Amino acid sequence: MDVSLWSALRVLAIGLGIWFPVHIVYNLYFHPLAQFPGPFWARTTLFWRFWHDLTGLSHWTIQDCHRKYGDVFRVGPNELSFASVQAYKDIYAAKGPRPLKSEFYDMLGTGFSESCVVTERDHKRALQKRALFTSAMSSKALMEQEVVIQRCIDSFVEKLGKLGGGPGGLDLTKWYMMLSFDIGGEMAFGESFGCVESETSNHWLDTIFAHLHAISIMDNIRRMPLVEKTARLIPTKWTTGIRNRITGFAREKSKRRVERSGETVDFLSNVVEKVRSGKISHEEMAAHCSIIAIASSETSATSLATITYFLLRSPAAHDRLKAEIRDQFKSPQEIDIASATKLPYLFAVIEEGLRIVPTTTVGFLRRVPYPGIEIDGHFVPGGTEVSVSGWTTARDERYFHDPLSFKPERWIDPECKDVKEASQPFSLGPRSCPGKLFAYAQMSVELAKMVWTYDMELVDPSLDWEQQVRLHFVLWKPELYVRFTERKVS
Ligand code: HEM
Repeated sequence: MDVSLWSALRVLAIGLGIWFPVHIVYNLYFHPLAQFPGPFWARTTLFWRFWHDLTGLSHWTIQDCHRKYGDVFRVGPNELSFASVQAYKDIYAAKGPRPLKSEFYDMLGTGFSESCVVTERDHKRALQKRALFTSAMSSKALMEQEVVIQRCIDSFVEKLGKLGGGPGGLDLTKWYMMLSFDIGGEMAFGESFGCVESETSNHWLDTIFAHLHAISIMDNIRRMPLVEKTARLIPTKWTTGIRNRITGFAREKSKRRVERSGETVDFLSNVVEKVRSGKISHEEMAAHCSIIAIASSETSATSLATITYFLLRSPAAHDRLKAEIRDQFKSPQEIDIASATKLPYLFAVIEEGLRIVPTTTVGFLRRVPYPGIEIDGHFVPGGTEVSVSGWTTARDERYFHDPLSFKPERWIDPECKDVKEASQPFSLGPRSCPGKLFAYAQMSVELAKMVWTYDMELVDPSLDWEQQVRLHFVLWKPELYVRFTERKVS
């Protein structure tokens, strides 16, 4: 080996040999978060966090740590995980100085030169961007969007019977995703992806999951400046292929949406007007379209898959839901958003599914403003990254009796003492989900039409959903094969 290279490596090794123990001692005893508990390697290095993220099982580990250390522990040298109702309020909905979205959201928006409604971190600018969608996500707009939603759902329900009637059934994990992306495409780009019609997934949809997985890895790397700088030396053509495919596709589709004449009622109607009048750039619109197509689809599809799994594993709940829906409607054509969203037991089933395996299991990262704020009774210094573990909180027996059992009744029984605000599938505060109304509407109509039309059963009753889902920013789900038998209506 070249002598100068050998010397450089020796200097590097000696440097690291000195730096590493100093770094550990500093993080353990002198760091502003030194008084918070946590696993040794989490308090001292970023490796603990990175490793558990890679396994896809970090939600379980974080839950175990909360059991051991209490409602707050150190996930990384400069990061805290909380698991309490009060922490939800203090982090996401505080009245005074409030933590803002952390740099994680820059990664989420990577590839676009403009921020969008989800990735904008500045509070004032974020509110302006949210305002662009207020009317498009109102209950009035929902009624105008209903024709499109119903058309997509009807063709989906028809396919279930046609393709899922045999002994092998149909994989609902895949089919819910295809339906949700078709609806998301209609609402974000003004045109469906045509997945249900063609009975195949779309390449954009497939690419997005690989991209989100990569983002959850990059989110760890961005915390290690040396590794990040080294990673930047890798030629971009090797690292940005997937990202460019996603952004390029969104730019092309949103351009088509602006050029298309005629009235399309979707989430972007207001934004399209502003692009046409030059008040918003094409780039910003593409960023909005891309994220809304994902935010509105993946979440609903994952929620529906979880709800269906638990419903089909709970015969009493399934029977009660069938009775409610079949007594209420004489035909599936009678089922619409207004009537489906009024069914109490259906609502309870959805709420319980959203609680037991929260779709948004990942803790949404926020950065504490300087000089610091109080969170759940603890002073947390400015600059700390914080989040609430939705998985831990929604499955905590201090808040829910028998938390690991699927019990929709808890949501409608007036005697039930459960602390319902410990389940926050849509988050809370000014950056909570603006699509909640739409999500309930879509999920209610889909489930009502399926339950009205078919008797459903799991092809593999031994499937263990909770154990098989993996967390890589979004939940990666196992296949969910369900058999559909059209019910005889006398
Ligand atoms: C079951 C379905 C859904 C769930 C569980 C869900 C959950 C959430 C959660 C937890 C957040 C906050 C994330 C964060 O802090 O980073 C969020 C934000 C958001 N959601 Fe949803 N969502 C769902 C459906 C939808 C739908 C249908 C739409 C579109 C109509 C939508 C649009 C958005 C947008 C634009 C944001 C960003 C808001 C902001 O940052 O100010 N979501 N969602």
